[in-house]
Amino acid sequence: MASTLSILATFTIIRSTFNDLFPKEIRDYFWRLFRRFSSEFTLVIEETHDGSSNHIFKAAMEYLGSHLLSVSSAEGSPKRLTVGKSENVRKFTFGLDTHSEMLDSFHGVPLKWKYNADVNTTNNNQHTSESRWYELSFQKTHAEMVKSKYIPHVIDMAKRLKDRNRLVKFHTIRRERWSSNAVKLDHPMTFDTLALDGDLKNTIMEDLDSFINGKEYYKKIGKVWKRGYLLHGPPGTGKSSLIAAMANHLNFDIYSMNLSAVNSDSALEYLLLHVSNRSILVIEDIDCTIKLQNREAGEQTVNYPHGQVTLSGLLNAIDGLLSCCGDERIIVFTTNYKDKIDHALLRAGRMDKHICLSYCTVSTFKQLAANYLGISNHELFSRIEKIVEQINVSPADVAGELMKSKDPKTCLEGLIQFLESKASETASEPKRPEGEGGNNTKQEKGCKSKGSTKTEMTNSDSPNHNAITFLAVGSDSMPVGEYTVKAELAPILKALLLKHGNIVANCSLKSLQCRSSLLEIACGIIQKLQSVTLEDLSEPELESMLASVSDLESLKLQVSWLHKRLDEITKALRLVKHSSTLEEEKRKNLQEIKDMEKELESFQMETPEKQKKSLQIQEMKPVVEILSQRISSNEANLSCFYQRSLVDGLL
Ligand SMILES: Nc1ncnc2c1ncn2[C@@H]1O[C@H](COP(=O)(O)OP(=O)(O)OP(=O)(O)O)[C@@H](O)[C@H]1O
Repeated sequence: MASTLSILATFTIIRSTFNDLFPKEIRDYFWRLFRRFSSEFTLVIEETHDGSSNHIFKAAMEYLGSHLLSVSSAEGSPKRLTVGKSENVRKFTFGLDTHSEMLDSFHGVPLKWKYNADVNTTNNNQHTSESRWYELSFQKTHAEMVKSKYIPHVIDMAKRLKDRNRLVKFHTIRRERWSSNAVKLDHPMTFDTLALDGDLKNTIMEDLDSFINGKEYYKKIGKVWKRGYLLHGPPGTGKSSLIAAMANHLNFDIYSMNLSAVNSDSALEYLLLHVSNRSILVIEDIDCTIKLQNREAGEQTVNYPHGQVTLSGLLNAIDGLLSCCGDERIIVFTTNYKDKIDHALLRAGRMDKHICLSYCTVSTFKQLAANYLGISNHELFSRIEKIVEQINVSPADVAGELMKSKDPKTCLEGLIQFLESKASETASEPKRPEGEGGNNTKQEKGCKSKGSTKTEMTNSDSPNHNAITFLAVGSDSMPVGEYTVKAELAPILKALLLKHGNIVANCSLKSLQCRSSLLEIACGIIQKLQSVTLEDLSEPELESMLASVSDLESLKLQVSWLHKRLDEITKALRLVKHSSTLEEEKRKNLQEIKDMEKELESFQMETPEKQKKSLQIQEMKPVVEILSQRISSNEANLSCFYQRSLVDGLL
């Protein structure tokens, strides 16, 4: 191949010397003569064809312009290039200067391009127009290959290069129409800067790439060339950032739609018909607009005052006839509350992938630290990682802390402070009733399901999908680290793990499900203790708690601290019981003293009986005194249980 190129290069040099020596008419004559006897074949690709612009000429211009840069240092590269940049492209575009040539190679076949331009003049020498054309020369024997493979390759590459170079635009709705002033999407988020757990980033990129390269596949299986993604997760976990990264990766425009800005199905239809190909249509906060509960009842309207977009209108837009009017479209739904979305919308084929973006994990924290602070390790990392594993904190919150200073240590210390205060807030947060924004109820819980993997992607048609979803975001269960417990117990478990570490680490039961159940028992006891005072507890109740804790200990759960507290509470309860006995005794004694004192008053004169009663009273008074002292001492011992909660200091 190198030798062929060098022959062609030598040939090029001879040719340019020849050009310098002879006028154009003589040169043309010689070339015609030469070509008759040579095995070279030349295709002339003119700018216009049949009176309209020539698609192959444009493709050649795009292909050579982008290709030239990559071969400019190679042998056979042109000596003169044109360079330019228009407003709506990202990079400079290069071109061959007039009469310049360059060599290309395709499947080992050398090909030579030449660019020509001529000014056509009228008889009176007035400039009228310019004609431009490319000459593509190759060995005659390769003519079929050039026609059937190389030219289509040039056209295809040109399309890709053009798409890659165009600026991404962001379209919004104005008065139920796409605004004519789409803005340049200058979002810096890319898959390099997006922090996602584990392999999720690669999985998403591979999925996008296989979709983009899947035109033939979609045609073969008779499926519309579109892909639907549902991005769900709590606020600040990167849903918008992921969309920006997708748009930048594919160079697709974004069409952002909030259904509350669309008042009818026909307006929705119009908008969808005017979304261009190679674009991402984003329907934000889908849970806020379509009322899933009403579907079965036949009420399919949006829940804002004047809205009339129906669920069936939306479904039709996604996978009905409307969706066939475009190609290479991606539809993204976002929601903070996946549980609230109608199953019809989640069905396979409508939303091909469900991507759960969730709270920060150790892995996402490290990626954010690398992005924001440029560090991959620090002595403070282990402290941060420990807390991040136990609490729910969004990447946005972590990113916010990491932006506060350029000094890594200052940032990390600030982050620790922030995380610790969040952890104690979570631990002390009272359980709020559903609908009041309680930590456990209103907001989607995220997708922490296995180890540190809080973020995941599921195929909506995957057979395991329901199981994963149930584990991750079951209606009344909630993941905490790698365990899943009743949502109401999750804040307790988070605080517990933070304070006492992984108390099931040495447990003789190995499955996460069993360990989660054991943790639920421990958390249930703490929850009970949180909700009662000492007097509310009965001894049998305490005994049953102690029995459970002993069982947990026999399974090697590290709950000695809980056992100790239950022992203390048991002792305290005995003191309470003892005190009430003492009180009763004291009351009786005092009553007796009172009765005897009354009797004494009835004696008119000193009698032996009166003296005996007086003596009895004198003897009883110190007893009452002793009883009072014992009661006070008991009360002093119990005061810590009265003044603070039974679980004080435990979490
Ligand atoms: N996974 C992430 N990787 C990198 N940065 C992130 C990530 N998640 C959030 N951020 C940072 O937090 C900011 C807010 O995140 P983003 O708007 O993407 O979250 P969201 O999930 O779309 O939130 P909402 O549900 O409130 O719209 C981003 O601009 C980015 O700086």
